[in-house]
Amino acid sequence: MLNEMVDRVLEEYKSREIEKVFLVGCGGSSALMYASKYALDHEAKTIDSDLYSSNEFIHRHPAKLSEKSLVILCSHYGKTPETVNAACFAREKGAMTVSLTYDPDSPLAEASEFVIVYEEGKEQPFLNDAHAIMYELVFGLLYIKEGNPKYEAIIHSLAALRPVIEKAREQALLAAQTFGRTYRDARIIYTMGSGANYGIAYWFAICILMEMQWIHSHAIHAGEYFHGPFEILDKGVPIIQLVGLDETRPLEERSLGFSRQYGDTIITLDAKDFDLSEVDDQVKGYIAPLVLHRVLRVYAEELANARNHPLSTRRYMWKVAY
Ligand SMILES: N[C@@H]1[C@@H](O)[C@H](O)[C@@H](COP(=O)(O)O)O[C@@H]1O
Repeated sequence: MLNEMVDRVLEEYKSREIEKVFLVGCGGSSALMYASKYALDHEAKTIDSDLYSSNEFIHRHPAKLSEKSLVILCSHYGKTPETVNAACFAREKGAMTVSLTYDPDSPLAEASEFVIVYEEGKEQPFLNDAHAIMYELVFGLLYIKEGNPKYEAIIHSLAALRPVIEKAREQALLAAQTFGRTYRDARIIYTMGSGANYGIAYWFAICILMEMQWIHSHAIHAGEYFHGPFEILDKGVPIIQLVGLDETRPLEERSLGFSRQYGDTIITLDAKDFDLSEVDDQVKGYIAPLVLHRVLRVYAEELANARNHPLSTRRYMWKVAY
């Protein structure tokens, strides 16, 4: 069963004219929206969409932002000022604002017309996970406005995902421990992906490696790899290559093939290696990044353990003015 706040938003869609969707957030909260942007690009026939870092959304001031816009925002703690301000800005323009947050009493919840409180933890239904709610909102919109046929398949697949993810995490544990031991002293680790996966590569690079582990990183787009970044490839340069199941898989296979030819520290996470038999074939490409995200979280935990550098360590974030 869908979260009752998601139901309320889907109901509201019916009476609103929506021409454009803006996906707005910062850092990890932005990264978790990339797969939804991919889905909108691939599926939407009439509805336009864009993804913005919160402050850029305000300063760039898109001319199309209007009462015919849907602005979906996300902030885990609901306190990131840029995202709270973006919600206020969108409301001033008459847009429908829907915010995802973990904290129902946060400033973001206060600033938004609709608030959806997500839940974390393996005892919670996966339908209430933030990544899942993003797909419920986006496919719900595509279903209501354009009769998109994949809505039911997405909901059923998300509802079945918790055990799929737990199994994938268990399956990945040994490889993640080896990763932690092998790369505990690495000064740089790149990530790479494309399509629906790119946001996960971006999240791991900026939130896990840079923010939480203080390891240099960059999320390389698998298509862009051959237009600059591949010149850094050498023996001993670690690259985490994500390989998904969406239409851009050939891009990821190409970068993986090249990296394996000239490099020797390529860590491959291929969604095909996990059991997704409970996921509807039509939406496997959209679901793969959600599984890879949770698997990568195990890699993050094992790296943090091996380095004795807890994922909660910060030197500037929430500590100094910025
Ligand atoms: N990894 C994220 C960061 O990227 C983000 O800046 C911060 C605040 O984000 P939020 O707005 O989601 O509360 O939280 C996490 O630490």
